[in-house]
Amino acid sequence: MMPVEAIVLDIEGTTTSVAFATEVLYSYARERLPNYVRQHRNEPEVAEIMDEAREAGDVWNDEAVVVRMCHWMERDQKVTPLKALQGLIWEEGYRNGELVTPLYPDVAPALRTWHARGLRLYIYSSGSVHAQRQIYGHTAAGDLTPLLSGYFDTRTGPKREVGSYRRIAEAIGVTPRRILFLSDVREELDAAREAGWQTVWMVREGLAGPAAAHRRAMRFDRISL
Ligand SMILES: CSCCC(=O)C(=O)COP(=O)(O)O
Ligand SMILES: [Mg+2]
Repeated sequence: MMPVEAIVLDIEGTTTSVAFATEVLYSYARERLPNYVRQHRNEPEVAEIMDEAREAGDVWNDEAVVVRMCHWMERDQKVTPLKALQGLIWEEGYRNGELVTPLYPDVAPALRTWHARGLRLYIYSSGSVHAQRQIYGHTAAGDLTPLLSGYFDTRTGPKREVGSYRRIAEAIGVTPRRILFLSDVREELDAAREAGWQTVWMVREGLAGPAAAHRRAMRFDRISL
């Protein structure tokens, strides 16, 4: 195994539980989305998201866009404009203290250790970069954004496509075999592996299918670098 220079982390199922995503973050956004759009519709950022969602959803007015977004949320479809809007809605919750990210207990200590060892740490999530900054800026272990060197979302490409991992490697300027990707989703790991990255399959609940080509770990402090 080549020594690792950079670690790229998924969020949901890797650094935070799936339950936090579905029961807290997604519910928070679902309850507020129609009102949020009504109140912020004229702001350029929201107007751009609405245009993008209209195109992605193949619908023609705001009401239909909101319905389509709720439909995507129910199915947890990682549609880029929806993820962008969720990030804006969560920002309000993080700012007013309603939301705090409960990371798995091994995550913050491991990020601090890896950072102190000189490893560069990045996030690659379907959640928007804006959402990622909120999520790591307001954790129960404090603001962890100073430990992070950069963020990538689906604007770089879908997480199950090899091209996305090639683009990230190029953007961070690290040789693929010196990058380690941590995720709970096998198809994402397969794509990263195809791009030449090292991979560890995070099996937080201890459940996983066949081992395939990926090392597995239940906690970050069990990962050898
Ligand atoms: C903790 S959920 C917030 C991030 C998000 O919106 C999302 O869809 C998570 O996807 P990931 O790629 O991090 O599994
Ligand atoms: Mg995940």
